[in-house]
Amino acid sequence: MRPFIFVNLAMSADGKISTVQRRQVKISGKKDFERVDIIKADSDAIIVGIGTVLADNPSLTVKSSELKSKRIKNGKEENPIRVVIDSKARTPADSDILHKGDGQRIIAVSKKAEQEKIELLNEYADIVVTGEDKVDLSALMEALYEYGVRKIMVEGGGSLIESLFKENLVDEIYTCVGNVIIGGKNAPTPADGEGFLKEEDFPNLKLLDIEKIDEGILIRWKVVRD
Ligand SMILES: NC(=O)c1ccc[n+]([C@@H]2O[C@H](COP(=O)([O-])OP(=O)(O)OC[C@H]3O[C@@H](n4cnc5c(N)ncnc54)[C@H](O)[C@@H]3O)[C@@H](O)[C@H]2O)c1
Ligand SMILES: Nc1nc(=O)c(N)c(NC[C@H](O)[C@H](O)[C@H](O)COP(=O)(O)O)[nH]1
Repeated sequence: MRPFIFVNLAMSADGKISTVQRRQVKISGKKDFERVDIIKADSDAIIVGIGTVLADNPSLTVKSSELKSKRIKNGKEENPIRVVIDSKARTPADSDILHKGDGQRIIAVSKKAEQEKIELLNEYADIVVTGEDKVDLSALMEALYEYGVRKIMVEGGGSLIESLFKENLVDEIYTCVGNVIIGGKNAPTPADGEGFLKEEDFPNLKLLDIEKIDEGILIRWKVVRD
């Protein structure tokens, strides 16, 4: 068994999720950021890849005080569990994700991670070791389910999203198409990595709904399984 997993991302009108320098850029408008806060607050865990942590230094905290007030655990406002997919334990010890806001952190590493780096990060996060070279995403999701996690929001980035699709671990994907052009042949896209080579392997999506949001659109799909 595994949790329900949805991907939420913002993509420029030309299909990029950040610049070629991988600098974090605002693609969402005000309303979409508010929407993201709501779905974040409604998730048990939020997952990002190490590439996103190194590029954006996100805290992944719930921003709205009203939403936070509904997430009280042991008398404290708890954020969703923040999970970093980080094979070699490269998460910087001073990352916002480890220090901003209350709530559990989990860093999933592979067997390639150095013990010394694991011990350092274990000061701030629970460490899960799974996978030989890369993190074994299926095993991690099963472990999170055993731990009581039922709904996971994946924030990105492109390599992680592609892997999750490859492992058939995505149930829904929500894409906010923002009113900016980023350009750049090698700028990151929503699903990077090696990609799918054969049409019959393309994940098939059923359109749930589409709505205007800010000066862009929000498209919500469900992954269709045969
Ligand atoms: N616009 C958005 O909504 C949004 C959201 C998040 C990130 N981003 C952007 O995405 C970029 C980061 O994406 P990225 O592709 O460089 O990194 P990523 O965040 O997708 O992390 C991928 C890394 O995770 C590690 N990893 C370990 N096990 C893995 C596995 N099984 N599968 C895949 N990765 C595994 C590897 O080191 C891999 O390089 C940044 O530029 C960031 O700004 C944009
Ligand atoms: N929804 C969304 N719209 C964007 O325009 C954009 N650039 C991101 N990018 C995701 C980024 O990697 C971080 O998840 C957020 O920036 C949250 O970071 P904080 O929790 O506020 O520190 N995400």
